[in-house]
Amino acid sequence: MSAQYSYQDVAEHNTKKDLFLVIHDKVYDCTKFVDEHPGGEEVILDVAGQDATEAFEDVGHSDEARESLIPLLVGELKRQPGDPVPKTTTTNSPSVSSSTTGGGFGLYSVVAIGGLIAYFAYQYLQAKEANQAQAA
Ligand code: HEM
Repeated sequence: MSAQYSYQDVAEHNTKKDLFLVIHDKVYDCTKFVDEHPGGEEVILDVAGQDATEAFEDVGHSDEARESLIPLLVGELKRQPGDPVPKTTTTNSPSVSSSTTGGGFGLYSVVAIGGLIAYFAYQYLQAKEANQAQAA
């Protein structure tokens, strides 16, 4: 029962009493949710009837927030040429810096890469020397 909506269809539902929005090309009916939104109703009303992917992702919503989208789903967006496209297509939340996980890995990779460079430099010099010996 996956209904298809054009961007125009979604744009018609742009009031607090009838509110659709698009996130990652899925259409959500947020009419009931707008009052419950922990981030306030203003921000939802700002993107009513529009593609809210960028706004949604910029906030870095939790997995719980993503799950609360599921019951609101009403269909899919059928994008047509000329329709607005969200700037962000990432679904990942900002990655946690590896330095917070101990910092050992960073050092390890520097040593490993340094070792590789030294190895190839050595091979290169050996080959060059062999060439020179041959030429002489
Ligand atoms: C139907 C779509 C949305 C759902 C289900 C949703 C859900 C949630 C939930 C559960 C939270 C609590 C914090 C968390 O768990 O991440 C939250 C916070 C928030 N949301 Fe949304 N949200 C939606 C759309 C939006 C949009 C379009 C914006 C636009 C900017 C927005 C802005 C915010 C802000 C500013 C907060 C507060 C963050 C904080 O106080 O740390 N949300 N939202």
